[in-house]
Amino acid sequence: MPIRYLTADEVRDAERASGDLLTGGVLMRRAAHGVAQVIAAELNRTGGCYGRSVGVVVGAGDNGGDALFAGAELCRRGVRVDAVLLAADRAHSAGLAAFRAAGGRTGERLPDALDVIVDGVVGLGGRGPLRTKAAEIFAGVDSETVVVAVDLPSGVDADTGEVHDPAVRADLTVTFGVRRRAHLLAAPQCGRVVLVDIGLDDVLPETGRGGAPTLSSLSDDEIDWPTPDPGDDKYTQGVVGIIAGSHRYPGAAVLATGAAVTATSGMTRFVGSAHAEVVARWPEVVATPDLADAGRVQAWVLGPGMGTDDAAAATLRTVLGTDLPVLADADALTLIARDPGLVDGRTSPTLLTPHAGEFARLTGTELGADRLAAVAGLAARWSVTVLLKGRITLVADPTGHVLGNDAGSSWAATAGAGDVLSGIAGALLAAGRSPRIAGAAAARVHARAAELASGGAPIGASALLSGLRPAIREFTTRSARTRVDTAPSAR
Ligand SMILES: NC(=O)C1=CN([C@@H]2O[C@H](COP(=O)(O)OP(=O)(O)OC[C@H]3O[C@@H](n4cnc5c(N)ncnc54)[C@H](O)[C@@H]3O)[C@@H](O)[C@H]2O)[C@@H](O)CC1
Ligand SMILES: Nc1ncnc2c1ncn2[C@@H]1O[C@H](COP(=O)(O)OP(=O)(O)O)[C@@H](O)[C@H]1O
Ligand SMILES: [K+]
Repeated sequence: MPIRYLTADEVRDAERASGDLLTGGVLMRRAAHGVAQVIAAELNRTGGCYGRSVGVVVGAGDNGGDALFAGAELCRRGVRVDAVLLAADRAHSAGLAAFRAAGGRTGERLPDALDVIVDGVVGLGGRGPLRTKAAEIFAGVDSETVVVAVDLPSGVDADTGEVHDPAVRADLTVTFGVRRRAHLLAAPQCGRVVLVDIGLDDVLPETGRGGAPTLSSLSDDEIDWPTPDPGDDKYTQGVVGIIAGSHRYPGAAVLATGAAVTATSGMTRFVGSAHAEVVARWPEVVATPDLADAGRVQAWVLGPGMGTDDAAAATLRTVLGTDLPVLADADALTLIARDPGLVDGRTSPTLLTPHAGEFARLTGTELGADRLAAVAGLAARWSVTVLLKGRITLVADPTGHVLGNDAGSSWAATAGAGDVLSGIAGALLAAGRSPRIAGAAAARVHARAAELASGGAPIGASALLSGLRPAIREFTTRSARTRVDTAPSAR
């Protein structure tokens, strides 16, 4: 099952539907217990709980209540817990009473050397940036202190993931029942997200009501990479055709084609003026300068480094005029921005892969903070699938279902990395994957390839490409293992 990310309203609906669990404070006790356990585990990992020092920053709402109850539990484990109440007259009264009864101290400032600081400023009810007093406390925390956010890092919008300035940057975020959208959309700000079961599973709502976008991510097990069957040959696995590069930009052709060659065990064709360069680097590719001579393919990738002249526009029109799956990137997107009628309403599978700048060109407006709404809006308007690139890649289909992927690192932010992505996704389209799945799976292995190739050092797109095979192998061996594990016993 894909992992779901809900809006604040959807989470609140689920909490309300739990009835007595909410009104009786059971949900909050369970949430707080989860927070305390995570912090205790963190302290135990580094020497134990007894005598350690935890600071709690407490806002006016239930998020502060969670933090106070968690603080009380940590006191009972022998931790020294100090709290700053940002709005002393509105602090959660039962939480504060429990905290004080357990020996927790309150004051205007926190001790200097803290093992952990807990962000209980705001959660689902937060609006805008961290206010001054809280901002000063978090700015003064030294780099050794582990920052644990209750539910969400304060200053991060729960629904859009917008990171206001200032906002808490957490090492660990403990959330309850179901993940919130910001946990994916602002993943780098959340650190490791720990989901605590508070008994909401039976009351979680259907998402996407009234056509609103949904957000989910594929688990590693769901990356079902195409692998050849005993009866397969080079044609049956789907032939991918790449139209990329130019005399000026042969590199884009080499990178996109190389990615396709690496991502599929079938066949890759190439069309473009850089055909000689492509074959010199990838002799297995069948390359030609003319689209008319290309031969049959099951999906086209076009755009990287292709140029935007009349010949490129004519090629784009011809390819989009077929009933084959098409991935349009880079220069093809510039041409589409000039004439959206080229793709608007195209019925065959169509995947557009803009970065933020190309996205602005396509829509005529800057992307803004709500990337999810923007990408889902464009996909619905043109009835195509749109993959918005960046650290968090979002792939929206026309019905409003969005798959997201956090790259986990940003080493892929390098010239030519997008050309590699287009070749990978094109290979998956040719293998029959839907544009949404092709885009999301390609983004996942692309990010993993960048991590493997980098190992903590800068990389270029060629190095990223060389990380692609080991990255894919991680997913194919995982699914092969699953098949073996679940095979019925031979006896
Ligand atoms: N509803 C429930 O049953 C449960 C809620 N839980 C917790 O309750 C939280 C939601 O609680 P609330 O609805 O009380 O809302 P919050 O505690 O998230 O925030 C609301 C308060 O913060 C103030 N506020 C808003 N933006 C601010 C900012 N930028 N700086 C400072 N103060 C700001 C508001 O004026 C309001 O007083 C969840 O995030 C979660 O931590 C958990 O206990 C699980 C159960
Ligand atoms: N900050 C980032 N962190 C992780 N990945 C990123 C980041 N920025 C870009 N990427 C990824 O790197 C690739 C860059 O593509 P693109 O912007 O088209 O570059 P180019 O046109 O030079 O190939 C995309 O796959 C994108 O998702
Ligand atoms: K918080």
